[in-house]
Amino acid sequence: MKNILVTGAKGQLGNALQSIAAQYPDLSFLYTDREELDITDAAAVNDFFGRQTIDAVINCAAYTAVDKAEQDEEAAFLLNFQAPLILAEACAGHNATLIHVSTDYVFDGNANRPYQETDDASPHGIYGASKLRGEAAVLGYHPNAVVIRTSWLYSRTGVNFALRMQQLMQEKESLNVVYDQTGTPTYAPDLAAAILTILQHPDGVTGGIYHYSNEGVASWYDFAVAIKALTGSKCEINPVTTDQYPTAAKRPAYSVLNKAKIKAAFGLNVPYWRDSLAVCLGK
Ligand SMILES: NC(=O)C1=CN([C@@H]2O[C@H](COP(=O)(O)OP(=O)(O)OC[C@H]3O[C@@H](n4cnc5c(N)ncnc54)[C@H](OP(=O)(O)O)[C@@H]3O)[C@@H](O)[C@H]2O)C=CC1
Ligand SMILES: Cc1cn([C@H]2C[C@H](O)[C@@H](COP(=O)(O)OP(=O)(O)O[C@H]3O[C@@H](C)C(=O)[C@@H](O)[C@H]3O)O2)c(=O)[nH]c1=O
Repeated sequence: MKNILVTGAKGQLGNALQSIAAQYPDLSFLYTDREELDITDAAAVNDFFGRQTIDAVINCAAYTAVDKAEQDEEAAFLLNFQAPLILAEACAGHNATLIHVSTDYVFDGNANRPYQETDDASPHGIYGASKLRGEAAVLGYHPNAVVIRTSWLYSRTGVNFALRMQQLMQEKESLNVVYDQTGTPTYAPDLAAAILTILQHPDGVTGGIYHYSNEGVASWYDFAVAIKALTGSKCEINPVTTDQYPTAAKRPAYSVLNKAKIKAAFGLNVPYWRDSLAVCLGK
């Protein structure tokens, strides 16, 4: 039986892990969020590792408010850089596997083909910059850690674009949504299942960066239109450019991730984004 510590367990990915955990009877989970284990507190983390046997950590805790981060740099770096460093050091010291989650927003979005793990990262905003620094800290302190970059996470819980769209579609007659930012929506339970498959892989895990999203490509406008179709909403969705929908943080215009490495390493089957959206919406 492997003991897995999940940090940030009340967030979107943490909830997704909890929702599928029963399908993995060989894994035993310790779910913690800020109240039980504040991962920015090195003493608390070390104390936790001293009291429990931890075989692996899935770090789901993060500062994820992309626009707010522009005004809140210190808090973003504390949670997205310093805290993962603390976890990496503790995991390395206790011989525990670390799965750390990062983002497509580490890229500037100037590519015209899906991003590979070896491509240069050059984030536009504070959120992406803090996550990129966190990746380097994790791999610097724990070279066997697995850093999974994912994109456009959504689920039935938490704060995400899909839930926001459903709410706005009920409140408004029309919505403007950008069509010139392209990426791939990722259903959080699909990512959660991929993480647990990796942890159970018979050959063990080889450290490094891996890309995981659902299959396919969409703009935020495409994503919104798909949600509208599946929910039967009558709200009008207008395609607009990024200039017409200004935000505090600049997002990558293109952030599709190439998943060849993670699929080959762990034999993953990755669902197509429209299929997972239908599952999420119960269709
Ligand atoms: N959401 C997305 O679209 C994407 C997310 N990612 C990455 O995926 C990972 C999971 O994201 P997601 O599940 O959406 O994140 P959420 O923001 O939903 O969850 C993060 C959780 O961490 C908790 N937390 C905050 N501070 C601490 C702390 N000091 N110690 C312990 N826990 C803390 C939060 O609590 P509280 O709510 O109280 O702050 C929250 O429960 C993150 O690394 C994120 O960067 C990557 C791509 C897309
Ligand atoms: C709500 C809304 C957003 N948008 C635009 C704004 C932005 O360019 C894009 C996405 O909007 P959001 O702010 O909801 O999503 P955002 O917070 O940018 O989502 C990101 O979160 C972080 C945590 C990640 O790691 C990324 O992978 C990505 O999922 O859609 C519209 O065009 N119309 C709208 O009504």
